[in-house]
Parts: sequence; structure tokens; C-alpha cells
Amino acid sequence: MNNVTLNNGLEMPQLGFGVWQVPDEEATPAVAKALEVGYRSIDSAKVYENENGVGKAIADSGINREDLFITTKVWNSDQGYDNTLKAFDASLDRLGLDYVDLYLIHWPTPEFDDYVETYKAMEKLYHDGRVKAIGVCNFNIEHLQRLLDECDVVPVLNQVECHPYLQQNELKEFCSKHNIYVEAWSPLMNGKEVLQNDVIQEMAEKHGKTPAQVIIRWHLQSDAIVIPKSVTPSRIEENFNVFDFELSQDDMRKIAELDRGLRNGPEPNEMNKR
Ligand SMILES: NC(=O)C1=CN([C@@H]2O[C@H](COP(=O)(O)OP(=O)(O)OC[C@H]3O[C@@H](n4cnc5c(N)ncnc54)[C@H](OP(=O)(O)O)[C@@H]3O)[C@@H](O)[C@H]2O)C=CC1
Ligand SMILES: O=C1CO[C@H](CO)[C@@H](O)[C@@H]1O
Repeated sequence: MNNVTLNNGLEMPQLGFGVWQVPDEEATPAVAKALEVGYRSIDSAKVYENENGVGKAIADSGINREDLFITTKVWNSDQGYDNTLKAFDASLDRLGLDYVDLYLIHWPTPEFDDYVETYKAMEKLYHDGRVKAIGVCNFNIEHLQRLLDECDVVPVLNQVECHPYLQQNELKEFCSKHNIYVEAWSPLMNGKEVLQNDVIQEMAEKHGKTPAQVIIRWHLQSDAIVIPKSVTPSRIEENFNVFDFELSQDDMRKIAELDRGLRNGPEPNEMNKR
């Protein structure tokens, strides 16, 4: 299992487990399976409505808290300084934890113009030792630049949609320059057409691996943090079984050519839902 070192010195598994679209009661067995297979990083969010189920799996696992890396996120309707502090307490309570490793702003929702205040509340949580690291999701370069200009703590990562059809090269370059990791959400394009791509399928056959494993491997070798989701036990295992092969430079070049700027989710400036 590979760890990366975030810009504040904290170690984080490069491969984690996502739980969007997993109902609360299904989150417990799914996370239990993930922990059994070897995942130690779990990516949840208030809006996924499964922090209780995730917390139950964590409690039942018997794994030492310091060996786990738990992420959750402040939802759009909870943005603003005081609301964020309240939302954080509620998330912690649902998870049954006394700290989270990583707290993220879920969307910048720029029309409301309160992500800077939200981030300042997260800085307080960080300085108070209630979170080990803070970061953001779905921030474009201009949103990140405002945090760099107006806040003190550099976000450890920016979690954005990223897969071979949306490779985010410009954003990756900006993040890398500022020592901010990119974490890929929908790394398998939410199970959609990229898994059927001919180039990916041929590469999978060549390596004796599946298309999902090839794509996860591409994320890892591109220095992204990656959080595939599955509720299928065999796939949870399959997606973790990616440390026994390597894509060649030629493979990486061929996948680079697949980029087509194709989003599955919203463009961040257009997501202003509260
Ligand atoms: N910050 C943000 O705004 C967002 C964050 N996220 C985070 O990123 C995580 C991952 O993204 P997500 O959108 O869930 O999508 P993924 O790209 O991880 O794809 C998940 C889908 O692919 C299927 N799948 C998983 N593994 C395989 C496999 N080996 N072979 C074939 N199909 C497979 C799953 O099916 P099944 O489960 O039925 O096995 C599911 O339908 C989320 O769970 C969440 O934690 C996601 C979206 C937005
Ligand atoms: O993480 C995510 C998944 O669920 C949310 C609400 O449907 C999305 O907006 C978000 O990006």
C-alpha cells in the first residue's frame, strides 16, 4: 500500500475507497469489506447520508484509529463560518469519531461567495487539532488562487472529477506547483464508457488485468490520489489489487491521448445548488 505525504507532513494512502451513492445501511458492509481487503482511507461526505454507516464499519473493524484515514466534506448548504463549525460537529457525531483526517469543502458554489469564510472555519478546526488536514473539492484555478491569496493554510488536496476522458492537466500542473495533491473523483467515470474504451481494454488484456485496474494504475502512476467506489465485494477487492503490475511509458502515453475533456458531473462554476 502506497502512502503519499501531504504538504503539512501528514501521510495519506494514495488509494482509498469512495462511498457516494451507497445507502447508509449498505455502507457498513461495503466499508467492512474494503477494510478487510486492505483499504485504510475512506471518502464520505455529509451529503452522501452514510456517515453513520461508515462510522459503524470503522467501530466494528477493531482497526486502530491512527491507522485509518477518514475524509468527510462540508455540504453547500452548510457553508459560512459558523455553519461549517456546526456541520463539522454533526459529521463527527454521525461518524462516531473524535477527529477526521481530512475535511473538504464539497463545492466552491461561487455565486454565494462564501468559500473563503468556510475555509477560514476549517483553518480553525485544523489549528484546534480537530482535523489533521483541510482541503477542497471541485475548485478551479481561480478558486484555489483566492484561498492562496486570502487564507493561511494551503489546502492539502483538491478532489476533482478525473479519469482518462477528463485528465485535468492544467489544473494538475497548477496544483503540483503549489504542492497541492489532486484527488480523482469518479476515477472510473462512475462506471461509464471509459471502462469500455478499446485502448484500455487491450491494455488490460496485455497485462492480464481488468480495465478498472488499468485506470486505477494510471491514476497512481500520474501521482493522483484515487478513491474508486464499489458495493460489489469482488470489485472492491479487484480495485485494490493494483500493486503487482506497472504501466509502461508507452501505456501512459496512449492513455494520455484519450483525454477529451468529457465531464460526467457539473463544471464547478455551474454548481451553485444549496
Ligand atoms: N467531491 C465530489 O464532488 C465527488 C466525490 N466523489 C467521490 O469519489 C468516489 C468515486 O467516484 P464515483 O462517482 O463513485 O465513481 P467511480 O468512478 O469510482 O465508479 C463507481 C462505479 O463503477 C462501478 N465499478 C467499480 N469498480 C468496478 C470495476 N472493477 N469494474 C466495473 N465497474 C466497476 C461501480 O459499480 P458497483 O458499485 O455496482 O460495483 C459504480 O457504479 C465517490 O464514491 C465519492 O467518494 C464522487 C463524485 C463527486
Ligand atoms: O460528491 C458528490 C456526489 O453527490 C453530490 C450530490 O448529489 C454531488 O454533487 C457531489 O459532487
